[in-house]
Amino acid sequence: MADKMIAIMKSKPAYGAELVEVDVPKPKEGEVLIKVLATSICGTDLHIYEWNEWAQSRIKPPQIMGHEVAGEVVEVGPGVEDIQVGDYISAETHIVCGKCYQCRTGNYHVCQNTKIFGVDTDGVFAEYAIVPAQNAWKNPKNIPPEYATLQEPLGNAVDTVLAEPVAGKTVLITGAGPLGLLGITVAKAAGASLVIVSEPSDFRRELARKVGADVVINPFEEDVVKEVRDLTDGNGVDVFLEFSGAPKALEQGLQAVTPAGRVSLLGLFPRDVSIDFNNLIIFKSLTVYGITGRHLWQTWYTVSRLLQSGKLNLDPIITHKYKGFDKFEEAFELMRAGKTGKVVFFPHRK
Ligand SMILES: NC(=O)c1ccc[n+]([C@@H]2O[C@H](COP(=O)([O-])OP(=O)(O)OC[C@H]3O[C@@H](n4cnc5c(N)ncnc54)[C@H](O)[C@@H]3O)[C@@H](O)[C@H]2O)c1
Ligand SMILES: C[C@@H](O)[C@H](N)C(=O)O
Ligand SMILES: [Zn+2]
Ligand SMILES: [Zn+2]
Repeated sequence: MADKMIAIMKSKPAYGAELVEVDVPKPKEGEVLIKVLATSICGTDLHIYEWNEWAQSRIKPPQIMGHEVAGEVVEVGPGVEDIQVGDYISAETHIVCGKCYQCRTGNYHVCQNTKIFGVDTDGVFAEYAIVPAQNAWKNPKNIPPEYATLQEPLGNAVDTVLAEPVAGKTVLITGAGPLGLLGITVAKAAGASLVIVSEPSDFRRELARKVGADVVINPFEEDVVKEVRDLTDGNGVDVFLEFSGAPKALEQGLQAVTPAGRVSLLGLFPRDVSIDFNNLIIFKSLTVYGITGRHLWQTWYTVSRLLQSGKLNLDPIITHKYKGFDKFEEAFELMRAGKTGKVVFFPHRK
């Protein structure tokens, strides 16, 4: 095995990142070293690349970026018992303490001491990467790396869509970025009867259609609430799934969901939002879920089984594939411009 590797490094506290050659790391106690077979860009990586306010407050350069991954274990550190060389793994990104009130009551996804892999630690935009063994998820060998790397964001989408069953239900999804697109395919695979998607970008509305949305709406040109009511006999949708982080989309969705309906909120709003709680939530008797991360490990089982079922339509969502990291700047700029679905890198050229 090589002793040097190429990695995308957030090397300075400024816009951008650098391609560097560094030593292949050695796994320490409780860690494994993987050969990265595929890795994908998350919106969080983009924020780190852009060096926005959140990134400035959290990231400590120099640090290898990236957290969505599929890889083969090539070395295990001391004390690792359940993972062997040759295992094919992905990684949960929330490194939890196992000791706090939430962990001890099974709510690991809201651990009070969560550290985020690839945000608070070196990540996976590299030819090789260290993964904490407690965060490794073993993949069946028949799932291709370009799908296996999507399991972490698919977990966000699964928890959003399947907070309650959607079979036979009418669904509104606001926002068809990478997460919303994954939400569409999960909702269709889980038997939603009608999936309506509101998304202002022409490119992403087209992707939404290819992924399986039944109806797409441009919220900047059409009346979302009226369109939804027209499509649902005037009742509104059973389920509203917010994937955009746009305050206007939140308001439209709450108006468009039927009384006693269900709402899941994944999108993160850029500022405090003002909502008519009385009329849009309380008098409508809505059930509202805040969604964060993934339930450990229930969500990973669901995601893995959905992948194995072949029912997810991921190919139209993976709009860009790169062999090696040479064109990483192009990839980040395309993503910034909203001209991508998921972007996947294959760090090793063969
Ligand atoms: N809660 C969590 O654990 C978690 C995890 C991952 C991502 N997120 C959040 O989920 C959201 C989606 O992630 P993403 O990577 O797909 O982001 P993204 O920014 O790529 O996608 C958001 C989409 O919403 C669209 N949009 C903007 N205004 C809209 C409006 N008024 N109505 C409908 N759509 C509108 C945009 O055109 C864009 O395509 C983000 O806010 C992200 O921060 C949350
Ligand atoms: C870290 C963040 O980007 C990740 N997608 C999460 O679910 O928490
Ligand atoms: Zn992420
Ligand atoms: Zn904890």
